[in-house]
Amino acid sequence: MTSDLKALQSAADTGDANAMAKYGKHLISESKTAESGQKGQLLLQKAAQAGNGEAAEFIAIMLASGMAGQQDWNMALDYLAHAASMNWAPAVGQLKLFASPENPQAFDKSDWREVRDAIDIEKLLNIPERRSLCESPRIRQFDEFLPHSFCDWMIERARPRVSRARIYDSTDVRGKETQDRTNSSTNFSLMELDLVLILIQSRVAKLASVPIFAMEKSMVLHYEPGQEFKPHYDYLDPTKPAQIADMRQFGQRLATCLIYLNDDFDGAETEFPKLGQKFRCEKGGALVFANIDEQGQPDPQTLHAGLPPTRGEKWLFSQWIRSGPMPI
Ligand SMILES: O=C(O)CCC(=O)C(=O)O
Ligand SMILES: [Fe+2]
Repeated sequence: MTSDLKALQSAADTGDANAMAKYGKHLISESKTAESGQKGQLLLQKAAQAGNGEAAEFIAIMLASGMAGQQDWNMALDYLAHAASMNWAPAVGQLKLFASPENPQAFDKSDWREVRDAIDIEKLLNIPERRSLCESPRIRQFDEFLPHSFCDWMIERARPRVSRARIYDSTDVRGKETQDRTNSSTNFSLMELDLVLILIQSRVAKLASVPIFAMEKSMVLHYEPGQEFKPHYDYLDPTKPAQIADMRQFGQRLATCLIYLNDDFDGAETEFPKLGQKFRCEKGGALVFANIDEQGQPDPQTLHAGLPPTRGEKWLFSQWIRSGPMPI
């Protein structure tokens, strides 16, 4: 244990609410045993009771994601309102977004209970009708999949974090910078999740008819003019030993969901060179494609690329979907 962590642990032992929240989150995200996970949850409960907003928000995240049992959005939103009532800024922002996705800035209720009660979670979890763009491979489009305010929220969360994207081949955990992928990207670890991200993942899980645990770490991609993601496959290659091991543990990458977070750019379509087709969505629209064929085999026709913008920058939410449970 590092000295910083020891100091955090002893401060938590003395009942310091901030230290209990931070150490509780640490125990949950690092926990290798059920005991340390439970200890983490207990610390978070105590910290939330003592008025710590960060702890209450993290409990909300655990409840909404189902990380610590059944997914329970209603209880999660109660905890989020509790976090907001303690002036925890991220919770305030999220609560307004959920209560008034069309216009969160203009939403001026300040009683958090009232704001929470204005949230229609069933509506937020509902997904729009799909349109079929191609049958083999299966490519679908969902217009207005996300409200614009959710897109803006994700761009602002990703903006300070994006860095040059890397290519991973499962033998190399750090990945490599290559000319095949010149755009930037970021992903969100368990400690960095929020309810907006979990809502997006829940909606993607719903459209693919899989549990939320089939979601890999969500990514946000950023392309400046000229930057691109050259033709590639998202499926894991069952002839590569390292990828076989990955597949045995977490399952195949069944499908990919790309949500266009903005649309004020030219070019930058998602291209399928073997089909001779390219697609892009309006802001908030989702493009979803299966990486495997009807027999469950990797489908070489799914070769695809992120073309470079010729004007403006492109922001994209990219969600790879597995067939087996993924730790989130
Ligand atoms: O930017 C795009 O349109 C493609 C992104 C992509 O292929 C991916 O995230 O796997
Ligand atoms: Fe891809």
